[in-house]
Amino acid sequence: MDLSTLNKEQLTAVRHGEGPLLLLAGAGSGKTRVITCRIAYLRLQRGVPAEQILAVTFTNKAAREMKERVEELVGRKNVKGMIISTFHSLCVRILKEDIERLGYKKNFSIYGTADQGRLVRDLIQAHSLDGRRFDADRVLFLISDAKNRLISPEQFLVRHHDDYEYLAAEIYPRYQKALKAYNAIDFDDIIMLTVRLFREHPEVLAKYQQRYRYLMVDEYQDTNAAQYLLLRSLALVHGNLCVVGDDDQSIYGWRGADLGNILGFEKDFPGTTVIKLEQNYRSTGNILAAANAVIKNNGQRKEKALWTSGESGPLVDYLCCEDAEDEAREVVERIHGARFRHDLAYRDFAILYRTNAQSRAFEEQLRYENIPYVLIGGQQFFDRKEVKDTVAYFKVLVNPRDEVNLLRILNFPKRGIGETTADRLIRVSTEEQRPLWDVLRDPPGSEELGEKAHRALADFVALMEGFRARFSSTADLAALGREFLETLHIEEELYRTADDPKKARRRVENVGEVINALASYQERDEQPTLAGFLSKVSLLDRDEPPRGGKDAKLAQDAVILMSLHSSKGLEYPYIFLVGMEEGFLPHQKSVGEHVDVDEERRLCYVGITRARQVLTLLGAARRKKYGKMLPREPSRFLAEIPAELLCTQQSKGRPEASPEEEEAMASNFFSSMKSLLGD
Ligand SMILES: Nc1ncnc2c1ncn2[C@@H]1O[C@H](COP(=O)(O)OP(=O)(O)OP(=O)(O)O)[C@@H](O)[C@H]1O
Ligand SMILES: [Mg+2]
Repeated sequence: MDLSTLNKEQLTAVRHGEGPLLLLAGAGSGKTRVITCRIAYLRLQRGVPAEQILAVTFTNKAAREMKERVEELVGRKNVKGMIISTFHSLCVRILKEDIERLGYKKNFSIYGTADQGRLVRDLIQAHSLDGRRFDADRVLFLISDAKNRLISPEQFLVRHHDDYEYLAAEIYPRYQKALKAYNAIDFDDIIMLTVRLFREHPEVLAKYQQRYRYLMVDEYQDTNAAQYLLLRSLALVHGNLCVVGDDDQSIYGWRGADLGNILGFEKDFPGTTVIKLEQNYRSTGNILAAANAVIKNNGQRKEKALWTSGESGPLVDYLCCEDAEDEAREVVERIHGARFRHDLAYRDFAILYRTNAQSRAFEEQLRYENIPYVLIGGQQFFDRKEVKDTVAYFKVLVNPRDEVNLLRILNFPKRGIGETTADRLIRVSTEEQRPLWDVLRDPPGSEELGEKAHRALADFVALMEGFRARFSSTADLAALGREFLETLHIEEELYRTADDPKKARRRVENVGEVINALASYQERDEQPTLAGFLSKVSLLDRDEPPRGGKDAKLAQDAVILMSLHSSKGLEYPYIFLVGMEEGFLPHQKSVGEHVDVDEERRLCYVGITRARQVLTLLGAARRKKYGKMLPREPSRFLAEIPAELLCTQQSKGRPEASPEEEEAMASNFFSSMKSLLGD
């Protein structure tokens, strides 16, 4: 194994044998690279069996990249059995093996935001008799926050005495009870239940402590209390825990991440070896200097001196644009220019923004210029209604107790089980304390439900049970999935209910993509099952496009659009950091609260340090908000970059009419022509 490309400190970390190891180092200093090399070193030089190696990180993308790199280093057969995954997939794996001890069944469903929202809304409605309207998301946020801090429904305390806290205190126990009745767990449960499993069943914990002997964690600065406990319990017996991170890149405070985990690591794990890396291998000197200048304004941080031996490169460009469209036009023009001048690929460019809503103008402009792009985040594929409906069918096949999804499909496509019937069935289920699915199988008689509904129910149950049996024995999930959807007549329903055929076609295509995703899952997985597919889907990063189908091909060479949060750990030759304005960065909601401005500054630092060669910052002088043009101020972080590093320019400004306006004018023109001609 060739370790000659590593520097001295990296080498020490890679060769570190047993015991806790902390690598606290700045962006681009090779932390992730140390992890991959260390895995390879343990495997090849020390002969550690693959099954004993466990590496965790935060996003699927990062986990996939890590796995690929390790594979390059040690060869495919040496990776087999190694766990390189996200926290969530690791825990789902553990729960699939042992969740029965907590009273759930192994075919549990995983509820994402949409399912959670539906459940909480129902519970709130059932609870608030006075008819007051509450925002379900706020209640969910409080529940989620409690779970991340490992606070159970019984321990939940009202601390600030606001209405939402009182409501959450009421809803949280019911929510948790309903989930259990539906044999479902939500995203936060994935970690919380695993920690509980370990705490309440020491023999289970012992099994995993025995299994995973070498633990490695990337982006450790973003772990929350639950994740910390999980790692701690696993590492307790052997102490072979190697964590790497950068306190300056902690950007998930709002989701419960606790910087104390990384800053207190040495105290928590006595005998920790601490290694610092200070050489940056990613960015040019000017980019690095700009990043350092910004981050040094944060109060509480461990001082770091990042340096590079590389060239200083061009200055950082700051481009003041007129408005959002102007900003988008400038970015796209620069991509065009640089691509031709330097013979670059589209995938060498990434556009980073603070909020997903900012992507719209860029998407329009890229589409207009026929430039392929991949949008990470925003309206997620699996959040679209038709996709959720389709997936709901599969979820109910796997877990008939999943009531949220059962209700979603009960009368979609319309089959004559209307709301009155559904309400009656739910009532029976509540009164007799039987799962809804059991009530469907053995419903009240036709004299009570009506002949038509009664028959529809029987057909529905027969259809589902028939396919459930077939799915458990088929060798070709995708083919059976296709047949299933055809039998359900989902396509026809989509065409029937859409107000315009173009929309219907897009929805039908999306449903088709679900089958494509199933097909590519089936190709990749060693033992594909429908349940396995559903876990994969539930565990997709909240910001990830589906794999397989046309998106995957497109992704091979496309400009990347994503939020600053999703960009963590990644690098691109050209970065456009857009919307450098007060209100975006720092974000509106954090202005005024000192702590949060620090987190915004770290976010800015993350953005700057993604760039390898060229960094362009952009901001607009005006933006539309609710249809009104409002003036904008440049971000305070711009002023923190020394003037000699910045090349400030004014955009070329608005041409006569923007392409969108031209298009709008043209289509106006055509519609008036048409009406003139009486079409
Ligand atoms: N010793 C080295 N020699 C040459 N290149 C290196 C060396 N170490 C790391 N690199 C390269 O530097 C870049 C940054 O490395 P890496 O992504 O591991 O940094 P990181 O510390 O994990 O960054 P981040 O904090 O952004 O996650 C990568 O392209 C990597 O291949
Ligand atoms: Mg990294």
